[in-house]
Amino acid sequence: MSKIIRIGTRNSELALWQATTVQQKLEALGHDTTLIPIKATGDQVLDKPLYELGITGIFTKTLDVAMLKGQIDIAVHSMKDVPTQLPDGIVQVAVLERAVTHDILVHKGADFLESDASSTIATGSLRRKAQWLNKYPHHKVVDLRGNVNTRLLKLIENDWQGAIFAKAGLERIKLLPKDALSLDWMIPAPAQGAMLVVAMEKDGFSKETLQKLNHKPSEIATGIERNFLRTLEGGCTAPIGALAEIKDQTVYFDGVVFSLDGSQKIEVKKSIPLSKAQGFGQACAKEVLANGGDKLMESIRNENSALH
Ligand SMILES: NCc1[nH]cc(CCC(=O)O)c1CC(=O)O
Repeated sequence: MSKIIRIGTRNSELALWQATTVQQKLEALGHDTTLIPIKATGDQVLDKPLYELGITGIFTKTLDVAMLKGQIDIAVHSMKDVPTQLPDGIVQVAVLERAVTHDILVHKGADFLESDASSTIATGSLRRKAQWLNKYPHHKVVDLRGNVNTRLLKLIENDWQGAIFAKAGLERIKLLPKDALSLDWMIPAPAQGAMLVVAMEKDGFSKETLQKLNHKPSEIATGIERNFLRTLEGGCTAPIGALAEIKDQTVYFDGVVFSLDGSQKIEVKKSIPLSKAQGFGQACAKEVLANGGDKLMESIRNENSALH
């Protein structure tokens, strides 16, 4: 008798779509599986901005606990929500082929972008807020929390001009409006658009099985972005963006740290042959730190802790 692989997931529509995708791929390989949806802390507290909750891994912790207790074999995550440091005993076993990486603006008419009048954009992400204010300093950015469906509803209910989302998330649950504006100038979150599967380090069966779903170029690109993030010690609450793209055996990297108000920006943009990409994310982060990023990170940490 073959083993049934228990797949842990959050129970938002997006998380369920992602877990079902992994489930279908495993079933196609001949494995028996079952989905185990679990409500995560990040989904329960909706009245506070994410960065005020002060918990890293707020979307992943509940699944980590279930796995450590032996209730699930693997967990499927949006990779950008996963802290760069996994809990002891839990390891990365597959990065699925990455979808589109960029953010989009869902809006009620994009004319306001040409106007000097003050407009209001909603996002719960410090990274999106800082980059928006950097480009549109006369706008106001308000906090927006909840899963993707909730956030779309709140946009409809409020008199904001728009809200920012990962294009991949809206596409997956088929809620991407036709006129959504691609924000290709905005640097995405490290690992945005990628799905990560984790398992217990001691679980040889799951590790071997999931290895077959791993997409090497996506693993390398997201690995570089996450090493950049880890080296900057951003956790999930600093305005840090990173994107690594692999083309013709070359890695093209763009990484950035902003001040919380978006007025300051330290960016590193460079490429390296794929064969030499080991340690590249870390090296790029060190360049940012040396160019004033260390002071900027320090002031972000101070401002953040003043909020708690
Ligand atoms: N923080 C929530 C979250 N985590 C992953 C996605 C979208 C899918 C992805 O980027 O992989 C989203 C929604 C969003 O940012 O709009």
